Amino acid sequence: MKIFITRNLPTDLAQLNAYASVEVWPERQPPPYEVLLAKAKAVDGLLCLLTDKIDQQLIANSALKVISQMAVGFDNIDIAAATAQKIPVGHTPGVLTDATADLTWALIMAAARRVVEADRFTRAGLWRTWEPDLLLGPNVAGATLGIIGWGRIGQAVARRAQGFDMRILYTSNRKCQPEVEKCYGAEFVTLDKLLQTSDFISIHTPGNQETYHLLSDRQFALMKPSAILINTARGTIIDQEALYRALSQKQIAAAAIDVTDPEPLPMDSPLLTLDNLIITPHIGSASRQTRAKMADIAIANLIAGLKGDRLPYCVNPEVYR
Ligand SMILES: O=CC(=O)O
Repeated sequence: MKIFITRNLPTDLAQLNAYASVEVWPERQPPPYEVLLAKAKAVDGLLCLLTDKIDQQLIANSALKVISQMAVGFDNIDIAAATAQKIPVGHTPGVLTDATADLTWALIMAAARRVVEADRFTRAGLWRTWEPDLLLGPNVAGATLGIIGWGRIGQAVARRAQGFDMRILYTSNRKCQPEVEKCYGAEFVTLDKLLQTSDFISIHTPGNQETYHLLSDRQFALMKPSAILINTARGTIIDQEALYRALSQKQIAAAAIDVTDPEPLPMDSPLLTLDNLIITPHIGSASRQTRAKMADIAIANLIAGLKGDRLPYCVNPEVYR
């Protein structure tokens, strides 16, 4: 058996040697598509990242028995094509919930209290004295937090918000059980109501056709001028041109995004000129412990696939029917 791993992983790969000969792409940049295409024809198992485009062409021409992605999201993979070929696709849910919720909170606090702007101000030598109105922002405690997407990460963000005595609104494809709502003190509302009412709006839905540009001009127009928008989910969920208009015209107060479309943003993107926008380089799951656990789950999925066993975390269990 042969395996191709598309980047160096933060874990020991020795356990894999018992099952297959392992090739690891050694560079910091992802393998070019042509390399992926060629490898997919030649190996049994592929361990990939969200930067790798695993499309219909690649899957249909491959000899793969398993595709194991080291991420919870899988919008870079054509799942329908993999299912049609009976190739199980693995992902790494659960282990990155807390790390992503923590980064969401880092961004909520940083955007509200203008931490990045304040650091720039200090380094530019502009700090002359304590001033009553220097770098003011809104209170986080007691504010209303609107969560778009009520899965594991959205709920972990809500759990943290309880410590800040926030009113919690959520919107999702469906209303959850009353016990769960009660546990978080959360209230189900429509997306429009959430946008109109929230002081902080945080996105926690998967990136797919249904959520593509979920937030565009109409939705920004519904938000309060004081609203702060956070996105640690997928860049495609926000129409970035509309985001630029909303931030530059102060239609909303600020935003903090860990994900963009594309990633990275081109250096001439107008978004990079805005003082009221914080951008981090897709580091939601970037705690050392979390990344190690993600790599371990990705390897466990890969080994199960090579052995013909059911993947512990399978995106397309239909392949087993
Ligand atoms: O964005 C990160 C992931 O999907 O794991």
